[in-house]
Amino acid sequence: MSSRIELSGVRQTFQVRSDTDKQLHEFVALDDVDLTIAAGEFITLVGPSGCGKSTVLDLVAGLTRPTAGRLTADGVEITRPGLDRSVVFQQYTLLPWRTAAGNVEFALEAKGGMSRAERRERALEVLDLVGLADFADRHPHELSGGMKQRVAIARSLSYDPQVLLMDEPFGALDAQTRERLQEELIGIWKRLGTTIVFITHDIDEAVFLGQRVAVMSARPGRIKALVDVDLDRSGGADVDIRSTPQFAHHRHEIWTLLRQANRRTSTAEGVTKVA
Ligand SMILES: Nc1ncnc2c1ncn2[C@@H]1O[C@H](COP(=O)(O)OP(=O)(O)OP(=O)(O)O)[C@@H](O)[C@H]1O
Repeated sequence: MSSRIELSGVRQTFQVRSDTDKQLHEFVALDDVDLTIAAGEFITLVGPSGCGKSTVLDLVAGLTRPTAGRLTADGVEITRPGLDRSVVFQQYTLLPWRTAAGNVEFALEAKGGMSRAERRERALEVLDLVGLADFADRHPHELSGGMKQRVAIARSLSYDPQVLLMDEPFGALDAQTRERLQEELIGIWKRLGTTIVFITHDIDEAVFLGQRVAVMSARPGRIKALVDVDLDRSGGADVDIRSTPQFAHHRHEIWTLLRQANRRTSTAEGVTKVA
């Protein structure tokens, strides 16, 4: 299942107290953000630290409301979190006293409408999808970081969200585990067709995963460029896509855009005094 997401004229401001004059100032985190994400698309979001990537994700998740502008999922205004949109954070936030399957079942309990046996069956199904079929009865402390993140992804997928929102989900993992999970996530996306919005600091990760990469500029955060990524994945698991000329081309393209975005960053920009 998948869903189309639209942001139009989105602005997000925060009230912050200045260290110097102790007055409240309006901090413009996002300004005039327009973005249309097609149903079933895998889009990655990169930008300088503090440019508003997580703010965009929070808004799409419905965890916060914009100061101005409009966000919709399949044409319906996003006003609150919903089971159609699921978030995976960098920290796995698993319940330590529950097994891997128990953690997934917990999400299904919150959703309601399923018997205990149905929840167990669904939990085993999604754990299998993320390669953890043999670890269903392990507790989080018995799992590696990569496995814990797989459980978190399984938990998010368990209730069939149309949109998966991922905020640097692999940021805390070692390079090898990260690459493996990136490949697995592509496999899951191809199988399920879920719309995926994925935030990362890592240019390689953005290029490897995204059909499109949205590059943000800082202060206030805006979409600076949208880059279509064209990688030949037909060679299967034995082809090292990251070493192909197309990959290097896209990597350099995004590196250049980010370089420009970083140059424009200044601490004074984006802050205006309130009353
Ligand atoms: N609740 C808040 N109150 C005040 N300022 C905030 C709040 N939330 C975010 N900000 C500010 O808005 C800006 C954007 O924050 P956000 O976390 O979205 O950036 P980011 O691009 O995800 O950063 P990073 O890449 O470092 O994780 C930052 O300057 C941050 O300090």
